[in-house]
Amino acid sequence: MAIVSEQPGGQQVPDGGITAQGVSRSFGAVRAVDHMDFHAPAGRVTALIGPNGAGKTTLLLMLASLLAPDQGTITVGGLDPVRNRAEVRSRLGWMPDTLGVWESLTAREILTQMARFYRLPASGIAPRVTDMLERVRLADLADQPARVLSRGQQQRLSLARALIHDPSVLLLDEPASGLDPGSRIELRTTLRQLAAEGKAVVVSSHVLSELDEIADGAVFVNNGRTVRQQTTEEAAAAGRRYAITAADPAALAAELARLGLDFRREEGRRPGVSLVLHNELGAERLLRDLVLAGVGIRSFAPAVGALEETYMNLEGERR
Ligand SMILES: Nc1ncnc2c1ncn2[C@@H]1O[C@H](COP(=O)(O)OP(=O)(O)OP(=O)(O)O)[C@@H](O)[C@H]1O
Repeated sequence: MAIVSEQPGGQQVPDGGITAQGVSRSFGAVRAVDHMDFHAPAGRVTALIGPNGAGKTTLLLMLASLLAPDQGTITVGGLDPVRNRAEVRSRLGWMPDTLGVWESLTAREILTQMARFYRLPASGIAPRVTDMLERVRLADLADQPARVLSRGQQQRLSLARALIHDPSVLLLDEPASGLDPGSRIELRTTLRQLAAEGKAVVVSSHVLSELDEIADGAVFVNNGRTVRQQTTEEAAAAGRRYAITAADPAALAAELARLGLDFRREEGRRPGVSLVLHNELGAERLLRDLVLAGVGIRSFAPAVGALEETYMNLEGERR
C-alpha cells in the first residue's frame, strides 16, 4: 500500500486509486461521517471495517459521488468529482448492498441499460453484456426477470452491473452478504483478479475473517471517524494471538511459564492457553520447543485473523 498513516489526519498522496481527506456528512443532527480520511490505492483490495452505524455506507456513497460531502475532498485517480463529474463517474463502479430497482427487467436488459448509461459504443454493448453474464455465471439466467434471481445470483448481477464499463475503482458495500460459502470463495477470487488488473477495490464488510483472505490493507472506522489505516503486513507485524491446546493443559502452562512467556488461560469447550506471538518464526520456534519438552500439543493456530486482531485491540483501546 503506497500510503499508510497510523493515525487519522496523516498526509496522503493520491495515486491512481481513490482518496478522501477530511470528509464529513450529516443527516439532520446525526453526524454520520466526521472528518474521515481514506485511501485505497490502485492494484490493491482495501477493506473498510467498522461496527454498525460507523459511517461505512455514507462514506462509500460519497466516494461513489452519489452523495455530496458537507466538507472535505475526494479524488478519483487524482480527479475532483465535482469538476470532472462525467470522467470520474466513468472510472467508478458501485455495488450497493442490495440490487435495488429494475427488478422487472432481465439481467441482460439491466446490463444493457447500464452500458448505454455509461455511453459504451453501441456495437460493443451486446458482446460486453454477454461477457459479463458469463463472468458472473448468469448466462443461463440472462433472460429471466431479476426478481426471480436468488440473493446470491442478484449479488453476482450487481457485481456485473458495477463492472460493465470496466471502471478503475470498484466500491462494494457488503458484497458477500447472502452468498453461500462457494460463492464467497468465488467472489474473493474475482476481487483479487480485479486488483491484479490494476483496479482499486474497496470492500466494506463486518465479516472480518472473509476480508482477511482478500484485503491488502484496511481502514478502520467508528463513530464517523477513521480510527486506523494499516496494511496487512503491518497488521501481521503487530503480532497475533495464538491459541494452544494440549493433552495435559497443566504441563503446557508449566512449560510456557518455564520459557518465561506471558500467556492467558482459556476456558470453554477446548480449554488451553493463548498468547501473542510476534511473527510466524516465533510460532514455529515455540511449537518446536513445546514438542521437544514432551508437551502433547493438540492444536496450535492463530486464534483470530489479523484484521480481527486489530479490530479487537481498537475495541479494547476504547474501553
Ligand atoms: N439518509 C439518512 N438519514 C438519516 N440518518 C442516516 C442516513 N444515512 C445514514 N444515517 C445515519 O448515519 C450513521 C451512519 O450510517 P451508515 O449507514 O453510514 O453506517 P454503516 O457503517 O454503513 O452501518 P451498517 O454496518 O449498519 O450498514 C447512522 O447513525 C445512520 O443512522
